[in-house]
Amino acid sequence: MTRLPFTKMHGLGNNYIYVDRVTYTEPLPPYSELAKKVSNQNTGIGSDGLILILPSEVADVKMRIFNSDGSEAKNCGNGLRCVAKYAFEHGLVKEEHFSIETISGKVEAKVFPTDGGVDKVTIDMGEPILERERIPMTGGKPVETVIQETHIIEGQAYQITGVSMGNPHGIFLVENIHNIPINEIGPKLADGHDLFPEGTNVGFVEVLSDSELHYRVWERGSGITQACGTGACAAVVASILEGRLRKDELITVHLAGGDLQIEWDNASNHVWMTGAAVTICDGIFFL
Ligand SMILES: N[C@@H](CCC[C@H](N)C(=O)O)C(=O)O
Repeated sequence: MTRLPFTKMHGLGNNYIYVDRVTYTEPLPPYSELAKKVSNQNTGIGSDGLILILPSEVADVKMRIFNSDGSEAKNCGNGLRCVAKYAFEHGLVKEEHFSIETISGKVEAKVFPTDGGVDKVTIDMGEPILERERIPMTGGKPVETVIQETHIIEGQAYQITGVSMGNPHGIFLVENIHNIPINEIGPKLADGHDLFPEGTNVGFVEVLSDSELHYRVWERGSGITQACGTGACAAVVASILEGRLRKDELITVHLAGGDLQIEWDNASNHVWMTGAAVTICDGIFFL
């Protein structure tokens, strides 16, 4: 029997099982299979998925993320903050400012240590990807942006804005976020809809003021989660593209699990995300 050391962490309730592959190098089953096993609420540990912290040749550490259904995603905002906390607290990096490789590219992390460890992390999430073919979305011209495009879903017309933060997001700006049948629309678009050939995370946004919005999400590969970091970034970008918010403003995004601070910087065109990262427990999983 393999004894797999793990750490369970969350960013605003978006929880993953973290495995430190810099330190623990024993062979493991395929990560996709392992993700399904550890995520299972009844026979596993229970989580939104699995995150591996690996050595990198181009950055200080590397993150790979698998959703609870075993599918691999190219990026994860809440995961990046937790990886940054873990890497700093476990001595995988020595500086407070360091880089993390993801499948979608390299990002910069800054941790804010206190006596009790790292509670808050800022990630430079890079530039949002807005061209239709790179999100990826079908229909229309490959290089155009997809802003407030009307689509009929479940017999009802919705306006959708497409944004990739390394992973795809279909964002809907709505008047009242509490009236949205997220359980019905989410799964229809997330996997197997023609509009998103690789599936998508489905986000609903209610803009509350010039500096605040409310965001709910159905995540591809995991369903409803308490928070989605890349999704919160995409929600701010979509709200700016739709003329409801402005660049260079610090926006508070309210999610079911808490708040994130997001800013789309005009000069660099990068999106910055700041928020909490929390360790729940360490343990051994019997494989
Ligand atoms: N919860 C994440 C995103 C995880 C991956 C996503 N479900 C996908 O398939 O793209 C976040 O905090 O960004």
